[in-house]
Amino acid sequence: MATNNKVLTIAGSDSLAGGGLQADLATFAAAGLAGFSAITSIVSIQPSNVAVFPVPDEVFDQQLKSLAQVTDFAAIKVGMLTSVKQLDRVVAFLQDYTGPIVVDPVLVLKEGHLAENKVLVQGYLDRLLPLATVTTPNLNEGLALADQNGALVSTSTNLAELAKEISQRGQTAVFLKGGQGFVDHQALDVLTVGGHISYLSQPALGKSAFVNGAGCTLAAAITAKLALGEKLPEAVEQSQCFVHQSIQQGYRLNASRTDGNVFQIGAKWWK
Ligand SMILES: Nc1ncnc2c1ncn2[C@@H]1O[C@H](COP(=O)(O)OP(=O)(O)O)[C@@H](O)[C@H]1O
Ligand SMILES: Cc1ncc(COP(=O)(O)O)c(C=O)c1O
Repeated sequence: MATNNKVLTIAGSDSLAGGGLQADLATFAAAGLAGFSAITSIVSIQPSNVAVFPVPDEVFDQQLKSLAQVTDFAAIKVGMLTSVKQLDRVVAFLQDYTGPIVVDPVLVLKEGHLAENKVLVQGYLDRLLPLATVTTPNLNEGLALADQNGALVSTSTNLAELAKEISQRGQTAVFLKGGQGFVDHQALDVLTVGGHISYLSQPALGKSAFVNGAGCTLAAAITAKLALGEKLPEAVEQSQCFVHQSIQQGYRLNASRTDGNVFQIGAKWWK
């Protein structure tokens, strides 16, 4: 293969395979790219509990050291980070990297809240987001990054204002997912780059759509598109279409439950 096909995700493992590095690697494969990974944590999700087990610092370091042998990743995605220590190791790892970086600030899962960590949020804003090409918070993560926890975001104007605020605080482009928050009307997301706003929407697929992994898949698809040379506005637009199809192709976790995972391999890769 002549072109560079190597992409990296730094992420947690989701044993239920909805999100995390399982979603990232499936998306990279759907895009025809070679996915590499560093695992930050192992996550187990049960109806009453989301448990996050960070990998030991030394294990995380050793993975980054081995990945440093690959000097030409075409793009890098950062997903779940569990501590300021991990965040600073990632910042050091990315310091000399000049390719596209997508940061998905995994702070609030749809399956349940993670422990609130204001120091980690500040680390994202001060040190990691300024390195990113784009960051992709969901609505609750966006509120945490803007220090507006609990605020009501119910209109497209509110959504755009929030995206601008995060963009200023983190000094980066922001793709803010209205997602399920707007589900009765439409699935509405917004991109802000340098103060310019564009809205992107898809028909809402309803509250019982199979959306586990939708956010990770979206960020991984943007990473893949940027790796393939697409510009950011086109990358996010095509990735939103890809996620929409992945939700449509999703599957139930078991017959007695209504929720389920997105399925990337069933979706058409948007060229
Ligand atoms: N019910 C839905 N119908 C259609 N699109 C959705 C639905 N829920 C989420 N999406 C889309 O999936 C992507 C991921 O959004 P979201 O689920 O909010 O992120 P996260 O997984 O990070 O919480 C966004 O593009 C969002 O608009
Ligand atoms: C390790 C990990 N990262 C990220 C996510 C976020 O997944 P989603 O794409 O549904 O927001 C999850 C959800 O379970 C997870 O376990």
